[in-house]
Amino acid sequence: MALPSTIQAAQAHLGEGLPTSLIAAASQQHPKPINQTFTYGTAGLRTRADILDSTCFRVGLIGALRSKKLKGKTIGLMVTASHNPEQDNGVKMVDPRGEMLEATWEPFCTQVANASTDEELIASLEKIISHFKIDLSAPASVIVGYDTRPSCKQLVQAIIDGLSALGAHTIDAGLKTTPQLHYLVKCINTEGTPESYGEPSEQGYYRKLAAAFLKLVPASSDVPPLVVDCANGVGAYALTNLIKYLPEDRIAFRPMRTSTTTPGALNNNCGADYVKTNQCLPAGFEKENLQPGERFCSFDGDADRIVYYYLTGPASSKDSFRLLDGDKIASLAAGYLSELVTAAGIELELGCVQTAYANGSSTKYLKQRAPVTCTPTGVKHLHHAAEAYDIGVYFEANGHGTVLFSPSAQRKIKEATPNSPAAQTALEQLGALVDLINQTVGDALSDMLLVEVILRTRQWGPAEWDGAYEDLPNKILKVNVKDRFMFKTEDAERRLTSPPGLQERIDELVGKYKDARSFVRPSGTEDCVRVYAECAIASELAPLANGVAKLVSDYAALG
Ligand SMILES: CC(=O)N[C@H]1[C@@H](OP(=O)(O)O)O[C@H](CO)[C@@H](O)[C@@H]1O
Ligand SMILES: [Mg+2]
Repeated sequence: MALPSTIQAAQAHLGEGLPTSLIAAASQQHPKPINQTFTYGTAGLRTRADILDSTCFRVGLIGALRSKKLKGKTIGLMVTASHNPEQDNGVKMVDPRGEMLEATWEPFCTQVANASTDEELIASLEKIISHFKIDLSAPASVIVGYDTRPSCKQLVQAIIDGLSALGAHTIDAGLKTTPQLHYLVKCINTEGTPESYGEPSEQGYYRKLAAAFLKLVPASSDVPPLVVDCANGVGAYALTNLIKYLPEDRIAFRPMRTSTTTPGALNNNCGADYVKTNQCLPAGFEKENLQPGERFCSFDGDADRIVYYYLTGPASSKDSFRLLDGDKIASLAAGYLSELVTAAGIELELGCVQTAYANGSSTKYLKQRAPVTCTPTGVKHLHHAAEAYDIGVYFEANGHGTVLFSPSAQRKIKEATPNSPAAQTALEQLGALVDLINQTVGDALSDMLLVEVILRTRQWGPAEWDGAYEDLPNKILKVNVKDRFMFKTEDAERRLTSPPGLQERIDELVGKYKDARSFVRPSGTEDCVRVYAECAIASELAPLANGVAKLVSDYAALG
């Protein structure tokens, strides 16, 4: 396997119990900061990097146990804080099929991270072992990847110390995007089986994506380069490598914001989150030679999200900016895939999965074409719901998403007998798309190539794509409250059940505006409550959003 380095090839087979003195001795090197509490949430464990050392060491211990529980299947640990500022960091666990950690483990991770003494730490590990009936003599294998943050090196060392204390076989994947690590985990666990997901190496990842893309897109000289804002993060490194596998006459790129070693540059006034939140170009872009109609996209800090955008006029005018977010990508992908399935002459149910943050216009557009499911925020919910369809298209509005082809859909695509040359072409294209799309998790690079394939096939520019539907004006506000957990929701977070009475007040306010919708939920990643609002008339948006935010503050003060 061509992975960078294997830190400890020898498997230490543990006997009956935990090596408690070894763990305690290693733990002394990674003391937990006092008065800090950690939570394993939607994005794993994420906070300021300077207080994360003990947490990373402990996640190493848990990673080893998770792998032992799964009889030595390789699990992944990714060190990143995605779109957060550079001084933050975090760690996420990846399960053997390349998916997020099984949710039942999350509270145990939180407990281990918060144990305040070595005795408590050992006790919390023992709890995991007995709860999940883990055989400690089973082998353990863990692959660790990290993004470009300066704090990663030290935090990865802490993880490795945790893994070593439990004798886990440790693979250092090096600098990786989050989706590359998910890809590697799935490849390692399926290597040599009929379900093999690909070559378990970074080069294998580029080769798989590039080979699929080249099958789908003919040579063309008149498509302008795609301008890519890499958020000054690991996406810059990955894009530079991917480009080596894609001849310029098939697709050309203009990578921007690629300063991965400039202090403070990561995600600073650029990247997918900045562009989506502010609905404007990355800072400084307007000084570049940008043309109306040119295609732009932005990755986030760990390259698992992407948004597109374009200009309808001069870059200096804010009114020229048009966003093509996750909802627009979902609509583009769902439309194209449905047509291919019809052309291929096979029966497959395509469905879409969104969250409450999806623009109402996108939901209306999709519902006219396919079944649509709404789930709570967080990719694990969307991913799970998408598995219910033969082809499940899932995207969060912020650009995190992918397309899943069920095992039976993949079989049908492979084994169908085409009844016409057009059906044969459609089947071949579907087969290539199965390879082009990273089905383990949302992937900025893979999603970017998918969008490019569709635009090229349809001979569309961004304006034609944008023409599918018109977004309703919308806004997300953050409200800081004393206790965000007093806000409880139901119906996929679309309605509040607590504090009592607040939902009725919101309904009353929403009723005053045309085609309006608003909902309130506590953030899973930040200490705030989020207010979403949309309505048909742009000038009514601020009064609606601010009105709901005011209600939230008032009720929070009462509680
Ligand atoms: C409105 C919004 O964009 N929320 C984001 C954000 O979650 P919150 O629970 O809203 O903080 O971070 C999540 C993890 O990255 C992402 O899945 C989600 O879409
Ligand atoms: Mg991310």
